[in-house]
Amino acid sequence: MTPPIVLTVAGSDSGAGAGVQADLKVFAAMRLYGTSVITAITAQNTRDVRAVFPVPAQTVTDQLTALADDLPPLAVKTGMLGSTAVADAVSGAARSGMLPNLVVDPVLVSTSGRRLGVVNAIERLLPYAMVMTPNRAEASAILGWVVSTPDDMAKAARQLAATGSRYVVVTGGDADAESPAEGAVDALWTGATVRLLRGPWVETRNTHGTGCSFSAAIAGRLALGDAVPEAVVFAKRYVARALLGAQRWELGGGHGPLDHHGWSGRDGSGSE
Ligand SMILES: Nc1ncnc2c1ncn2[C@@H]1O[C@H](COP(=O)(O)OP(=O)(O)OP(=O)(O)O)[C@@H](O)[C@H]1O
Ligand SMILES: Cc1ncc(COP(=O)(O)O)c(N)n1
Repeated sequence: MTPPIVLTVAGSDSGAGAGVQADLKVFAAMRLYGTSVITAITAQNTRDVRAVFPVPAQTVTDQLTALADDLPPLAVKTGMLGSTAVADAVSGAARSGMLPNLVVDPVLVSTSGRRLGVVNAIERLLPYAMVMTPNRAEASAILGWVVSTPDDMAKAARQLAATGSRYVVVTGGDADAESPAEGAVDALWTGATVRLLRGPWVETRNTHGTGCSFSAAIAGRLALGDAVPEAVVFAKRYVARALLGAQRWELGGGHGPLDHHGWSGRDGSGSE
């Protein structure tokens, strides 16, 4: 069967734990046909981001139109946008209908602490988002107050709907967190109500790319026809399993990548 097309619009991570490389691994693991528009090139490994080379906005537009003309996606995720000029190019494509089922991961700072984006660039894209997936720090930066507890996350998810995104998931992962008693909690605004999604907490330093993989898996499931709440539940399960698989991996000296191997079924069960 011809696989559905799903597109990532994101930055390149030379260490391949996050960014476009992580997204394409997720799509391949889900047996989808992944395409990519590169917004920036980073020189990075598990320890740090050493340099960021922005891609010119026109080159981003050229990549988007090349795909729209020949390989149109059923769903799209955005990650690192880098500059407001690139964000404008991407929101222009969204406005003209080239980015259906849009998942916006508002990447602002890497796990290793480097700034990768700015709030006012991301805000240009949110009116076109089907779902946005900020972590607590990103939600705090967009809203201007500190989002910390599950109650805060629920309140933030509701407030972030004012940006124009139809659904909102505020994620509760944090590379430096102690194993939280309540597990891994995410808050999902469905347009009518907030649902707290709880999963088991995986104790590991290998958390590089959790947010990228989460938003890519949501886009992947939207391309397969899921509604957003089902896609989000699947993505949470995908990341938990990918964290567990790589729990004891020793790749690099910093926050290592996730395990995308061993997914033989689209349902994430590992079987057909
Ligand atoms: N240690 C963990 N154990 C279980 N689930 C986790 C863990 N860390 C993150 N998650 C889950 O991973 C998903 C992505 O959330 P997270 O908050 O890590 O994104 P993020 O901070 O944007 O990631 P990144 O730092 O890679 O950009 C969420 O469903 C979250 O609950
Ligand atoms: C190109 C690129 N995109 C996104 C991230 C965020 O991922 P993380 O927070 O896991 O570092 C990153 N480090 N690099």
